[in-house]
Amino acid sequence: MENCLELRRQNTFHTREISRCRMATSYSTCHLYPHGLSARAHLYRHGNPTGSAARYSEHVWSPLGSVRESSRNRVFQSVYKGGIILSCSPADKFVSLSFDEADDNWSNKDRDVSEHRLFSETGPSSTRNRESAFENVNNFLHVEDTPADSEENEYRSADGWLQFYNRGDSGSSVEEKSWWETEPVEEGNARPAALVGTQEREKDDSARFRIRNGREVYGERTYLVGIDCKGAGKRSLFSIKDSLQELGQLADTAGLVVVGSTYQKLVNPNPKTYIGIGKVAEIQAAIRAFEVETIIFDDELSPGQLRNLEKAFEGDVRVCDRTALILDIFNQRAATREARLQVELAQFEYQLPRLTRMWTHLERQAGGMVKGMGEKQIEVDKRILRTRISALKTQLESVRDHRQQYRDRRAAVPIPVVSLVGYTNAGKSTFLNRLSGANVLAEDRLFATLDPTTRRVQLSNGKECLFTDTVGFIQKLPTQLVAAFRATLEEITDSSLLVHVVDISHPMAQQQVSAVKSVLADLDVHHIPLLTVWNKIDKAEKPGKLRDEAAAVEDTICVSALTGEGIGSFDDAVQRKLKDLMVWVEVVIPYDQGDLISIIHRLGIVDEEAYIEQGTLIRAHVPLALSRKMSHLRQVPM
Ligand SMILES: Nc1nc2c(ncn2[C@@H]2O[C@H](COP(=O)(O)OP(=O)(O)OP(=O)(O)O)[C@@H](O)[C@H]2O)c(=O)[nH]1
Ligand SMILES: [Mg+2]
Repeated sequence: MENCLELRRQNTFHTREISRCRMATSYSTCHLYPHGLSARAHLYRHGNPTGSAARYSEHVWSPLGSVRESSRNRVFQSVYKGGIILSCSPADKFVSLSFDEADDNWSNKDRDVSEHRLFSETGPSSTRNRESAFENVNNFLHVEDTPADSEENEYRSADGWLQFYNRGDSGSSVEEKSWWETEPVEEGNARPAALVGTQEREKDDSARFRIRNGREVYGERTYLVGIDCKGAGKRSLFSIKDSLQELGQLADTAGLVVVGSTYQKLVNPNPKTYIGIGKVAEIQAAIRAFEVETIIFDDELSPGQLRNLEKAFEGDVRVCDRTALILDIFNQRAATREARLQVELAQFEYQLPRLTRMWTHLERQAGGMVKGMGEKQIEVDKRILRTRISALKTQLESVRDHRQQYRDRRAAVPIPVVSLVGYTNAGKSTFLNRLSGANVLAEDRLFATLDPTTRRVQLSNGKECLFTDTVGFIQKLPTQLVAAFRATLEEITDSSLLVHVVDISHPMAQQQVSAVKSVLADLDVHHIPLLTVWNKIDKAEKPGKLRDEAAAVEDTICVSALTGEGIGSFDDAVQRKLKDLMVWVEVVIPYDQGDLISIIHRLGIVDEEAYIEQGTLIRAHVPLALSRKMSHLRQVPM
């Protein structure tokens, strides 16, 4: 690949800690590993010379040009303070590109690679250009091959690797001085105002770290933007304020800190910039006033809108949309291999049409020297993404084969399966825990559950059934996600009974119910009987009124998964529903198949049992699947 630095798979290298490096700033250790197409760096700050390291920030570079989960400014700060060395290892070679403060240029210390020329040509002469040049370096990192697919540590394995460290005082090596001996480097006067602000804020930076999904994330200052669409067919179930509030909850789940929000009333979204030009200017002022680092739009932006908005905000902030945010949360949460593959697939499919944006700035800066380069790179990147997408699909197929085998095994013992479905945060997992005594993660965050968890539950009449907890739904659910999670959602289509769990204490409960119904309609499950559970009755403002309302609606039960209220009525309702689903059979079970009799007792309702010469005569109501299994035993001898 011409003019492009390639990182190839390096199977021998599998370590999380790649380099211990000294930073002139408060960073002291940098762990860097590539993941998929992107490279991920964890910068650690040590509390004391021997003590444990606290995650300071995480930077993700990707050929898509985005730096995620941290403020980009932080990376650039390190550039100003004594230069940066970016190293990478293609196959067995070691190449390092460094930014040299003295001659104000990027250079290649170890060997002459063609990319180096490109950096020199676009080399920074001003502070602003320096930032852009650094972005170019990020954009030149490619993982050509698909990553090593280790079972448990897929995300952590390194296929190629990068090193990123600050040189600090010239001449001293990393080994010679430890981080605590480092003198602060003089700061130049040329730093832009935004960076000064960031520097000042650094004092209370430690307060900006939050624990989310088991990791420490940097709480970026986030601003939310939505539109209230009046156009035909554009009206959403949720009012714009409620939708923005939910977006804020999603942002909080991802670890971001919402500092403000705004919306605009429009007939239709602006095809170029989603919001109007005047609103863009207003948001620019808000960015300065609130020191915003990320802007999130409430709807999925088209690739063109995203590009135009990034241009309008001049790269000062990260622009992202609801879909990217949801995908990011799913990415943080994915725990099993299947969920990780599904999320990665959804993310790549989202990124594919958006690839164009990252190369445009390159052409702009580099002028004639690399004309056409951007175009070429888009093609290369698209090819890489497509290859990765098809590899992921193949891997998913094999994972799904396992799931199918599991389902087949389950079908062999025809226990009725009851699926809990509902809006995210409705209390499905808490409810399952209450019913089964299981310990499924339940927390006050959106999308706590991504993988279906199935537990055996014994009803009060002694009958057994399986309860499955599923991924929660949300309005404006990204289509890529529904497609990627289709196999997981198919668990629902296989069930005997659906239980729709509603957070009845939520002010938007009715809208959430409608959103869930529309996803269920897409899944084509109208033939499966449904029970509705109004959960969190303990929290509702007028529980008495709700109980009366529920009594008047068919198959609706008020419960509290937290206190256990209403669980008895729910149990009765499930028994009733399951009995409705049973069929009446009359069978003679040969004496050598005694285990079948115990299955009938466990799953069905036995009306009569008698011992005759050929075996045990049973008249009972049993689940349809079980009756099918016994069809050959159904004749009653004269
Ligand atoms: N007061 C009250 N809180 C509840 C009740 N049921 C669940 N919660 C709380 O609601 C929050 C969400 O519960 P989860 O069980 O995680 O909800 P979920 O539907 O599984 O959510 P996702 O997995 O994100 O789709 C948790 O903080 C629970 O403690 C209830 O009956 N009463
Ligand atoms: Mg859950």
